[in-house]
Amino acid sequence: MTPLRIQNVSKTYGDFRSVDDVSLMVNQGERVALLGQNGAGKTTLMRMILGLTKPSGGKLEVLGGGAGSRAARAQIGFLPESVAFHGALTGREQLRHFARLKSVSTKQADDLLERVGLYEAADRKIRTYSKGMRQRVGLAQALLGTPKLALLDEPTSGLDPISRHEFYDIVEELSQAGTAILLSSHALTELETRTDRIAIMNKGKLLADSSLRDLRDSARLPIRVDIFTIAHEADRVAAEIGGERINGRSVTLTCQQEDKLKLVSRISAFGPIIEDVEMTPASLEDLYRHYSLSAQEAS
Ligand SMILES: Nc1ncnc2c1ncn2[C@@H]1O[C@H](COP(=O)(O)OP(=O)(O)OP(=O)(O)O)[C@@H](O)[C@H]1O
Repeated sequence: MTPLRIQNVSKTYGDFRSVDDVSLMVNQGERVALLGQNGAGKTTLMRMILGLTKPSGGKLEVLGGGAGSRAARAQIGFLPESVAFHGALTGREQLRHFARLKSVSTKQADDLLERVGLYEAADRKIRTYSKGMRQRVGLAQALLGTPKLALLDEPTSGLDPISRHEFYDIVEELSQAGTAILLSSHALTELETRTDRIAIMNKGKLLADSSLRDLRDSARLPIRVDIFTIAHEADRVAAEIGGERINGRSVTLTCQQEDKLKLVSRISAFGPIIEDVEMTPASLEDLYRHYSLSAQEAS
């Protein structure tokens, strides 16, 4: 069973298409990042998956049933963009309360608090928590009952770099346990190595849906190559290979993926005058800009 199958789903408000003919699947254990500018339709899509709002068209299959069905709700973990808790409760009380609602043991609630790094603060009132700590309670809440599908809307906003790293470790564990994960984020750099597939939305439409490698292949954005030479040799290298001499010791140029290996062997042929070579492929941020701008030009 595919945990999430979205087929030609649309959502309209009057004449406005918030989500426009989107098809997307998330398989068991897959981590899919959903990207898009403000207003692209990401939250609307998540709300439809949760059964909180009905699609105007298309078909949504969530954990083998309809969106919002009892079976689907019992097996979905959801972390909303902004998490609101009862400030007068402690982290432990709040999570145990959610656990009871989901018929999950209090032991799992306590274990999850520890897993998200709130062991020490568990018995303090949530109103004394920082934004990042609240976000961690939200994450723990989303993981109660070991969901088969996790929807995480901007899960790392408010988290510091170390906490973000820890967050993605948890996401990886979840996916290894078979949970399908759909997460939306504006923090592109952190997604590059931490997700299996990237889905890009723009003005309600899905512009791209593939691995970072495939996105790079089809965008054909150039690779940046920086060549570092011993003193006074950059001119000679630039004259033969091309590119721009940055100073006496370095040359910068770009190449396409298919020319990369040929270029490496031409650079190696210079022998010991080359000190180092750095190759930087298009970042997710470059790709995101490329796909969004292409869509704007086409419309
Ligand atoms: N109930 C509603 N009535 C009318 N328009 C709505 C409604 N809900 C969402 N929209 C519109 O649909 C579009 C998509 O909104 P949505 O919240 O899904 O975007 P998003 O991609 O999640 O944005 P962000 O990154 O800012 O959270 C926006 O233009 C929004 O104004």
